[in-house]
Amino acid sequence: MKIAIGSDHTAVDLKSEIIDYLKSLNIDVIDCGPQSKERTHYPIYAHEVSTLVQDQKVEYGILICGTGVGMSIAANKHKGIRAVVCSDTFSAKASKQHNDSNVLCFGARVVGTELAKDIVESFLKASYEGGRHQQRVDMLNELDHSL
Ligand SMILES: O=C[C@H](O)[C@H](O)[C@H](O)COP(=O)(O)O
Repeated sequence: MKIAIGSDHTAVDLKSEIIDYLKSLNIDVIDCGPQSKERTHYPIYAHEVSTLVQDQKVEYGILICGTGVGMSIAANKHKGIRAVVCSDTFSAKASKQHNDSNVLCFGARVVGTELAKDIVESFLKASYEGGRHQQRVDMLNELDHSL
């Protein structure tokens, strides 16, 4: 599995810890930056990661800012991206099972390192269930092309 990850200045340390965690699971990681804690802008990294997911260069994206909110707003502007902000493991798992989420966002000012790792694990272990959810995901995809 391959994952692209990005953050803003608020989450450079947490990004490094999540990269180490992903590598410990033998997951290939593309680090889209930033590498320094100089103040920057989350849409830059949301765009880089979302594009890699759209182009199927990676299976999933992970985006971390102060809250995860700005990252998710930016990522969801990309066709085919279903980005979710999760501060709990249940939502991370359910977002994959029901919404076929492909980008996970969370906030370095909201969750600690260990909870962040659990959120990532719940997201990665869960599978999309299809079935009754497919019509709804199809409707999301239609919105991508009609708005
Ligand atoms: O949704 C936005 C993110 O949480 C940003 O990380 C946050 O707005 C950055 O704030 P500041 O520029 O005050 O560090």
